[in-house]
Amino acid sequence: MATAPYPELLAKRRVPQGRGDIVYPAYWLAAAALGLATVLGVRLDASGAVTLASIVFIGGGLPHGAYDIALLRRAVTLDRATLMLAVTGYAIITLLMALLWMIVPLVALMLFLAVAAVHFGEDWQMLDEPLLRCAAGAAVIAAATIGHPAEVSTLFTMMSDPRASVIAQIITAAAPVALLVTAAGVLLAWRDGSRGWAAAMALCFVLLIVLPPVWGFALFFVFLHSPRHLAQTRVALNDMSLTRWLTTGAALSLLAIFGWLAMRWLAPARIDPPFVAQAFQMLASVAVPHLLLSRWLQRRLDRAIHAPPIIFQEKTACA
Ligand SMILES: CC1=C(/C=C/C(C)=C/C=C/C(C)=C/C=O)C(C)(C)CCC1
Ligand SMILES: [Fe+2]
Repeated sequence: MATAPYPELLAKRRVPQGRGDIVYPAYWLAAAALGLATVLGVRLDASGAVTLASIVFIGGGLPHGAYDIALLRRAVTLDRATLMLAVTGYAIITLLMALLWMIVPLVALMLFLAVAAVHFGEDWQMLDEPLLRCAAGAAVIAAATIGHPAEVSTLFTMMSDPRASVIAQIITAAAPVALLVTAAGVLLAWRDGSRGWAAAMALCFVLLIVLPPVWGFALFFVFLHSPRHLAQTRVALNDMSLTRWLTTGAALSLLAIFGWLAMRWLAPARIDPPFVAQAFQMLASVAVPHLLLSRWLQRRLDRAIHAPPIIFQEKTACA
């Protein structure tokens, strides 16, 4: 019988069973509903349906970033001045990203896509290999793009300028590799016990290819990415009352929306992209500080939990 050469080494490399395996029944219901709608020939790509999908991803996904500052306060003891500094820094990064959309939208789009690949890769905490996590994060964008290259190209162009269609072409060309590597990630996640997440993401990639891109994204963002993040946040902020939890989520999401509208209103050149394009631009503006903070917090958390044994050392999404 063949035995592993260094069993103790292999045992050390295995991640804890089921790490990051958070999927709620609502996801399966939403996936089934969207699948059924497609089979029944419902026009999910009609302009009203795309606007609805944008409202769904903003309403259902935006609040998961609302607890970033509360999490920061929980992770480190901050005096009033340092807290103000952190809040100001968060606001300035958001503002800079919003300005980038108005001044150099092509750069903003590239930054947004790169940030998203890293950030969505953080959902794959069950994978030890940073490149695998990054590929899995990028595969969300790749799947939507390879499934609907023309629609994604149009969306990117609406968000930035006609040159953005080249970005869509590059993503389409790289998509098979990203998806193939991610298939290996799904299998590893399954093998290591995160079966709910592996199965849910496998189906989500198929739906990202099949569904109109904004619906595919809304499904992933609202029913997988955001609930996973919220569940972990709720544990960290377990002493926050439900009322405070809900008002924080609603108030900061509304602040982001009204902040965006105010920026657009104040902007000297008033070229207003369609609703769906602005919804993505606004999301991108808050996503950058959200990524920076969540990575920093995740590193601290990993360090605290996994410090002594080498096996669970510091984990980053793509670095
Ligand atoms: C614009 C656009 C896409 C990309 C969306 C991205 C990249 C979203 C990132 C959101 C983040 C980072 C949220 C943080 O919590 C898709 C899916 C290809 C579909 C076509 C239009
Ligand atoms: Fe997020």
